[in-house]
Amino acid sequence: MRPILTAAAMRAVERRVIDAGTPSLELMERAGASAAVAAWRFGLPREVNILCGTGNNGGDGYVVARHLAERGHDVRVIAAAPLRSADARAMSARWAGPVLAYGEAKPAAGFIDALFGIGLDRPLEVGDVAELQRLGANARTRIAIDLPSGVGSDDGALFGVPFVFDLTVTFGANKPAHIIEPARSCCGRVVVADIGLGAIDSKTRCNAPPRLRAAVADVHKYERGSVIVIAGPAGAGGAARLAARAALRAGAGLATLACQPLALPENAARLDAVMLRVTPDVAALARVLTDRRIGAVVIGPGLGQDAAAKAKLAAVLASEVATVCDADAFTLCAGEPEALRNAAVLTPHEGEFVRMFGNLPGSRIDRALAAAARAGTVVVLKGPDTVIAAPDGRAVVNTHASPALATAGSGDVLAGIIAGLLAQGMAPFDAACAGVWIHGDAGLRGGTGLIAEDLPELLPAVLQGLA
Ligand SMILES: NC(=O)C1=CN([C@@H]2O[C@H](COP(=O)(O)OP(=O)(O)OC[C@H]3O[C@@H](n4cnc5c(N)ncnc54)[C@H](O)[C@@H]3O)[C@@H](O)[C@H]2O)[C@@H](O)CC1
Ligand SMILES: [K+]
Repeated sequence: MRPILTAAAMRAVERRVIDAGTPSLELMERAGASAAVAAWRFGLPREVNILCGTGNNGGDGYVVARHLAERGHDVRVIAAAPLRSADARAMSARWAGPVLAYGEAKPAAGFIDALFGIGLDRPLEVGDVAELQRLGANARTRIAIDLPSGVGSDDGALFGVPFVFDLTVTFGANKPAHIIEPARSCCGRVVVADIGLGAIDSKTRCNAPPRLRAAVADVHKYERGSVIVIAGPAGAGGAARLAARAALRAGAGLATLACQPLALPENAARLDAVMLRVTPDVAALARVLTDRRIGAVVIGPGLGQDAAAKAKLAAVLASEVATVCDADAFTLCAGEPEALRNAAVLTPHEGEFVRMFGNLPGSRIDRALAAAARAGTVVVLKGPDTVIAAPDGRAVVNTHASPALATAGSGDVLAGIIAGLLAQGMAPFDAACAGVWIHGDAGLRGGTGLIAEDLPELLPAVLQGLA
């Protein structure tokens, strides 16, 4: 999985490489040269304006200018002044082409933004926004060096970005702003250029296609894992049924819906491969959960929010079985996430997350990590940029997904997929990362018009694509 680095972590990597003998000017040269190649490959128009800031991002811009001019582009630098970085001053001295002040350059078809990178720590000033707007708003191709000026590198917040870029060329590793919203949507295509920083370690990474265990020829259904989904009252079983079907499709050998007697007719009429188990009371449910062949439980989808639901949740959490909590489980434990400490994975969306953990500070990554540490369990903060966080400080961000997944029941399917993987023996963090990727891939395959019922049916193609 590709690393994601905060600005501080990026500076630490850079410092290590410089201390090991590579001059910072050489790193800037490599950064600018690789950005120029990426821009050229992208089909940058011949006439280009490059807006250069006063720090090292601006320094990169002067290198880009020189390399593009060598490739035959007609380049003008528009310079913020005075240059505050020694490396940027050195690179500006090597640029022999035109340098204009704000307001002097005519807009051109190509625009490169080298105003601010990871150093931006406050909103853009009015004059900077105006010049970005004047030169970039109507350019045909807009390219950002490292980051679009005006995005917060660590939290993906917007500090006045005036438009969306076509391409962002970054160095060594992605920054959170390339991955998390709303900044991600301003970056356009993101290219990570290798500037010789060596292997980069990070506890925060981008999600990747999971490696699943190959099927064994003589496996028994129980060895493929058994999942129980706890259903709610009669008339509200759809969410639990979706989760159970998804668990089966994700490879569990068995999936069973545990329901009250009154909900039996409804569920029996709608289920075939998924089995039904009537649990008249909490004691009966607790007995079912002592079956050692059960590998995972899903509780929350369509569970309800009454005393009976609360008692079921307590019984599940008191059992030894790996549990995925979703939906109503969070309402039942609003403000007290410690109550879910025995769960394996929590899958809240933004609203449920806030109900559970309150308004935590920082980026989505920071918030998911703080929540995982507090709850002592894996937290999946769902969204277009789902964050999977573990109590030990690991975080994975998934962008392999489709807006089509924002549909009723989609989260129930995700909970079922993760339970299906847990039941097959995956560790909670791995099952959550894999489940989110698989769910995202199904969403991409389904596309426009997708409804939650389609998702389990798309899983065979997703899983076969991973084999
Ligand atoms: N870290 C690395 O490994 C490398 C970094 N390089 C470049 O260096 C950049 C970082 O350079 P800097 O640290 O000089 O930072 P920037 O060039 O991003 O910003 C310059 C300075 O502007 C000031 N500033 C912040 N927000 C402002 C605002 N809204 N209005 C006015 N001034 C503001 C800050 O003092 C900041 O340090 C990276 O984004 C990248 O482009 C590359 O040259 C090569 C390698
Ligand atoms: K920039």
